[in-house]
Amino acid sequence: MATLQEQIREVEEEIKKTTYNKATSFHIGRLKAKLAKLHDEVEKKSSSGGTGEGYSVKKSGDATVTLVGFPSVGKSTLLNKLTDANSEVGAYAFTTLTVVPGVMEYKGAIIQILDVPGLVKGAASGRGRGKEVIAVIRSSDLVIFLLDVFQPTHYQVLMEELYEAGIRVDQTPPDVVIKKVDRGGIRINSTVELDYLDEDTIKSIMDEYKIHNATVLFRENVTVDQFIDVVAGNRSYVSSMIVVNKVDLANADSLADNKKRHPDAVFISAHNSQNLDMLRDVLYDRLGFIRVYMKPQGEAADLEEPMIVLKGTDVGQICDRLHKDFRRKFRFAYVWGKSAKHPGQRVGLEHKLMDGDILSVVIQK
Ligand SMILES: Nc1nc2c(ncn2[C@@H]2O[C@H](COP(=O)(O)OP(=O)(O)OP(=O)(O)O)[C@@H](O)[C@H]2O)c(=O)[nH]1
Ligand SMILES: [K+]
Ligand SMILES: [Mg+2]
Repeated sequence: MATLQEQIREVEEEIKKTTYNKATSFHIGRLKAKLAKLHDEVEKKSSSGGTGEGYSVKKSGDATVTLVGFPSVGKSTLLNKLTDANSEVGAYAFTTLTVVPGVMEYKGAIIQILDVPGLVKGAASGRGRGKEVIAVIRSSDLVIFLLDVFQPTHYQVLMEELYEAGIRVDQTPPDVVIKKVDRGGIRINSTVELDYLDEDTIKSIMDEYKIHNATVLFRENVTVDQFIDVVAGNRSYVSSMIVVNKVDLANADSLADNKKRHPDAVFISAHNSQNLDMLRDVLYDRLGFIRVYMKPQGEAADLEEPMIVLKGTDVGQICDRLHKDFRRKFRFAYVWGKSAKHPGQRVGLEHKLMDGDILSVVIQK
């Protein structure tokens, strides 16, 4: 029996060999689905093997950010500068062996920042502390890719490792809904023109995941890879930003090279505290906080102290923050503001809130 890695190489070869055209598109779709499944298997194996010990960090604050980078790029040095934490710094790789949390308060938001061990090539299949680090990334809201100014190409490696582990960076979850049913085969509905998928391709991908009876609703013109993500169903979506560290050591050439590769990056020296104000600012904006004002039933809204939450937060997530039983006891909610179709609209748990909304949650007594 071929190992998972051998099977992966085989399928990759076959995808490369197959010329893309209308007649082969469903075949390629199936191969890509097969490949995605193999990667998932590798990931599953690596997260259940090894020491089996996951890191346990309790999420806290209004958002969780993880510092991701190769060993010794300066993650711990940066954590210590941005937060109250005191993470060990050393001139040797893998100084940090566990998760070290810190808290940064900025413009009224409480941001949890996590320092983790360095990531290296092969992390997704369990190399180094890869599997534990990836689990931490999966549950964060944003990752800071921290690059050494002399290693700008490490960015690509980090992105590939995260992709293989099923983490989608700076993508929104595709707007496609699959509902499994008992019979009737695969029924496809779409509100948009599909440029990358035809019926045969859709069916062959679902067949690979052993889904034979379902309705599929497309509300977005997704690619084959995005559709596989929906069918696989276990992807995590996080946003990111790039920070280039150790600029105090760089010469003009290496700075120019970095700026060309990563035009949106923030350039800092963690060691010399250079440009950290800019970093805090960009990080805050990138997280995209909104304010939601709570109105207890039968009382006036509290317009003094809004809840600070991330853009895209829904009513259910607010309930979770209010009380551990609120989601279970939830009946409905009323919302006023930008997200409401009309003032006092009655909404459910999935309703997404917008900046400045007023929310009143009604629960079972
Ligand atoms: N010149 C310079 N050195 C830095 C800077 N930031 C960190 N260093 C040095 O780089 C080395 C590694 O720093 P760490 O903070 O331990 O790096 P790390 O990414 O946490 O490393 P691991 O935990 O081993 O993955 C230390 O010797 C730091 O003093 C910087 O901005 N400029
Ligand atoms: K180090
Ligand atoms: Mg460290």
